[in-house]
Amino acid sequence: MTDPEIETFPSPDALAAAVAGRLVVRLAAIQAAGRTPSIALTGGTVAVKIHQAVVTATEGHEDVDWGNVDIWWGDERYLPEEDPERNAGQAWDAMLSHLDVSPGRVHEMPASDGPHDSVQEAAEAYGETLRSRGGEGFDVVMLGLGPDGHVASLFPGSAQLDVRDAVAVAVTDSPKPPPERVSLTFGALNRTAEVWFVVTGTGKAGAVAQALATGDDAADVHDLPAVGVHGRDATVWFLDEEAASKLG
Ligand SMILES: O=C(O)[C@H](O)[C@@H](O)[C@H](O)[C@H](O)COP(=O)(O)O
Repeated sequence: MTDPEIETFPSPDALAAAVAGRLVVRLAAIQAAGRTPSIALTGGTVAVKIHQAVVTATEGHEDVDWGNVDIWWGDERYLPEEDPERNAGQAWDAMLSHLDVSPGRVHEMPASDGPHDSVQEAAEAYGETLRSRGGEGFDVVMLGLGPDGHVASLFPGSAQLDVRDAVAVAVTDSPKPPPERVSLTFGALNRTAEVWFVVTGTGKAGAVAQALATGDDAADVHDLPAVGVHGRDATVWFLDEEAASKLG
């Protein structure tokens, strides 16, 4: 497991621009090597800033063919398709609708008014799609961080943290509204070359410090799910100064 890389920025906007710039460079390099990149987006307010910055970064980087990128999500709120709280809708509004993506390569998690009768069925269906279309895993998984250390919709003390035999799981009691969600499991999130945590604000500083603590101070994954996710080649923490404020 590689040591975490910590990148600190003066503001959320600076963080978003840096993440967006690194993403387009990474995608272009993978495509130049003849592969179709595969990324997993996150939900949350930092993600929206990043999505907006990706549009700007793409304008300055002609080499990215967004039609040849597989786009997945790490989690989704199990709401009707048009609900403004859905991570996919927010990504389409801020980024995807401004890029030449291939709809067949944008893999949204199912909505509650979709073809499935329950969030459990929706999770199983998404897991099957990822198993069949997800190839060798992701090149980049982006993750926001909750003040409680949750990532995707994997929350402290939840049973989903110990699920090993599924790619995606249903959550019905999320402490962060809405209660019903679909989330990738640790097994799926960790099938990635790089994990990028994107975190801003003093409210997350404690969780960041706990997640990066080592030795006897290292957090248990059941208390702080973020420690359960690592990239094969890199685990990068993109932090603004507030989120980094409790690091030694
Ligand atoms: O669907 C979600 O809510 C997320 O995927 C969740 O894991 C989010 O990324 C964190 O809670 C951070 O959210 P903020 O960036 O808004 O604090």
